[in-house]
Amino acid sequence: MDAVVEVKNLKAYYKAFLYGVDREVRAVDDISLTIGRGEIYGVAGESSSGKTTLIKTIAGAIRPPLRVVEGSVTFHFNGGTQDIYGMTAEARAALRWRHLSYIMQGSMNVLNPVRRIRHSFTDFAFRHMKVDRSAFFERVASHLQRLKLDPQLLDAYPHELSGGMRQRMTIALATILTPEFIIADEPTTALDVIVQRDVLTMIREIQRDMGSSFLFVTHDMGVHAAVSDRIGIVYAGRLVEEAPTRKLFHLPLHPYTQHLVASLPRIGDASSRPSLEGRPPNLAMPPEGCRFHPRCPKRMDICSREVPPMVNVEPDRRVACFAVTGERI
Ligand SMILES: Nc1ncnc2c1ncn2[C@@H]1O[C@H](COP(=O)(O)OP(=O)(O)OP(=O)(O)O)[C@@H](O)[C@H]1O
Repeated sequence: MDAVVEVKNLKAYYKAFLYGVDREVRAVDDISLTIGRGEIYGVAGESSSGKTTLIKTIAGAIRPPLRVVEGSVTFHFNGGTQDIYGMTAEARAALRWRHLSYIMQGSMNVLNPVRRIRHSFTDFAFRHMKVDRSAFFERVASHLQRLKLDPQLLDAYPHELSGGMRQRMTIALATILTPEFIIADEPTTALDVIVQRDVLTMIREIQRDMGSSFLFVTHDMGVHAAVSDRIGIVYAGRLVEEAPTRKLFHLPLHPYTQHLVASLPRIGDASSRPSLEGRPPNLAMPPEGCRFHPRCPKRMDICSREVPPMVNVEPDRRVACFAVTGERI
């Protein structure tokens, strides 16, 4: 695979003071994954499973109490190779926007609420483009047109736009410098279904037309089905399964993935969805062995003792479950 990002054995823990003792919250615990050039890689998992921490750690945007304990994140941008934790803060900052960009859930965090939208474009992108102002705004206008947004919206204030339009403008802003890698964190979660579809179409078009790769994080499996090429399922800070989207939905292997896929509503099926017993573990005191074992309908003795390794069960799919791979360690 022509990789744009390689994550190897990444561990990132928060220092926390819980029940009167110093503890480590193991939010990202030994995650390895590779994202291909031009690919949309989806990360799914329930609340508090470590998705946001994984994004921050991949982007090199960590600050105490979070720290990287082990592992590496390597970017392959523009023909070069860069280790995000082996570079200076300035070099890391230089990657942002041009090579590595973000789309977040709340567009108001990015668009300045008290200034017209054109100022947000100037603030983020003008100094990077190294052209005069009129050429800059010509480029911005043609970028917006390419993304089917009216350039006249640049003169609006963010509050004058609908939520969906604002989110699409945020995506235009995040992609104005044609970044190679874009991290999208729950970008459609606050939107209604119709608007969600427009935003997902836009992301697909950016992937196709600009060749950008995405790390697309959402708990919503329906959104993953619509947009992701491959999906990594995260449970309690660990990657438990990874497969091309079609395979993952057609034949989920890990019991947790099976639960996520079975929970999806289906048109015309009014039967109640099976629920999973128990709750996700506290990541300051995760269970021994497989972190899913206390809730797993297929648990075996070994599952409470040993951590199941990620095993390639097919060239393009991996799973960490003794019930699937047998008891090889
Ligand atoms: N500053 C912090 N200090 C200590 N623990 C933290 C801190 N921030 C997050 N955590 C813990 O790290 C774990 C992972 O949190 P994270 O926000 O990465 O999960 P998430 O999957 O993104 O959840 P959500 O979908 O709710 O945003 C959780 O157990 C959370 O309580």
